[in-house]
Amino acid sequence: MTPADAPTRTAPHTGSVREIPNLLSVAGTDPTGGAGIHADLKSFAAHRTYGMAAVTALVAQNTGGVRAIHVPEAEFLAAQLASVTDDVAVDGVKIGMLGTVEVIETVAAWWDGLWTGRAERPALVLDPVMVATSGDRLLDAEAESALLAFLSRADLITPNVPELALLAGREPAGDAETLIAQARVVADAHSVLVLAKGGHLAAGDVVDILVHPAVDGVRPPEHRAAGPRVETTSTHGTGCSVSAALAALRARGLSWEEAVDEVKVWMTEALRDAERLDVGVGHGPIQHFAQLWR
Ligand SMILES: Nc1ncnc2c1ncn2[C@@H]1O[C@H](COP(=O)(O)OP(=O)(O)O)[C@@H](O)[C@H]1O
Ligand SMILES: Cc1ncc(COP(=O)(O)OP(=O)(O)O)c(N)n1
Repeated sequence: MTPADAPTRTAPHTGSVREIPNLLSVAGTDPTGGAGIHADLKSFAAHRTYGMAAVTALVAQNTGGVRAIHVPEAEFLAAQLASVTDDVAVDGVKIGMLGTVEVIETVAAWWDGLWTGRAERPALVLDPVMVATSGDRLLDAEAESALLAFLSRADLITPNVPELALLAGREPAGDAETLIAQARVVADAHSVLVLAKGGHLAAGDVVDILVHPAVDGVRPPEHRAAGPRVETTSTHGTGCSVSAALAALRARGLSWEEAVDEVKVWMTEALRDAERLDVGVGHGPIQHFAQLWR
């Protein structure tokens, strides 16, 4: 590792680090426990933080796919969000499935009312959930531009290959260099850090790449976290779990680079250990507690 790549430990946005940080997931549900808020809560716990969740959408899904989606009224989502932040000091936020324009506007109004423009605010990690592993849509087509307009609120976004292509307005990348080029376009357009996840690239090691936006024409070097490809069909909820883990580690005081490295190692173990679970007949969940339950 060169000095420029060396991770630095920096303070989170909230100033001091709480002994056990409070993490909030704003996302949809998965009654089989593999994705959405269920994955996020396990991921928060696996990374030694206290997990909370506000539900954007109730999703009837399992390891085989999505059967139905029910989006509660916007006022009810707003009430959930206010219930948390009226009472609890939040140290980190992960946003996942937003689903509709109305949900995006509700979450934006909550976030802007509390934190936009304030120096001391929790770090926000946004997983731009659009399509499930099963191929089912989780974001209305007409909500794509609203999602783009939301991105600049986040500190870090975590698109996979097809999501990044959509955000960049390009064809899906086939190699790491194209992935980086697209991540730069999105990072600059929305002034946001981009973790471009490489799970959908061709066989070989899997690399996730952290790309910074350029400031005054200067861009810090990208940071790569590579790991072996695990041969498994148990990949349901990997993206949800990664974004939640990054929010948790950031709230614990790690730099983004440190967090990305730690999450990569953790995810590889969670995918390897998934074979010990016996959940469903489709794309099964990962084993969030692989390192804890040896
Ligand atoms: N087969 C695999 N082996 C090892 N790591 C993987 C594998 N598939 C995905 N990952 C990791 O899981 C995370 C999610 O990656 P990806 O599949 O690209 O996104 P998504 O789950 O959102 O589709 C990333 O950290 C990626 O490196
Ligand atoms: C409620 C909910 N949120 C997100 C997803 C996406 O999960 P999945 O399809 O497994 O994709 P990744 O998490 O791996 O990106 C979902 N299915 N449900």
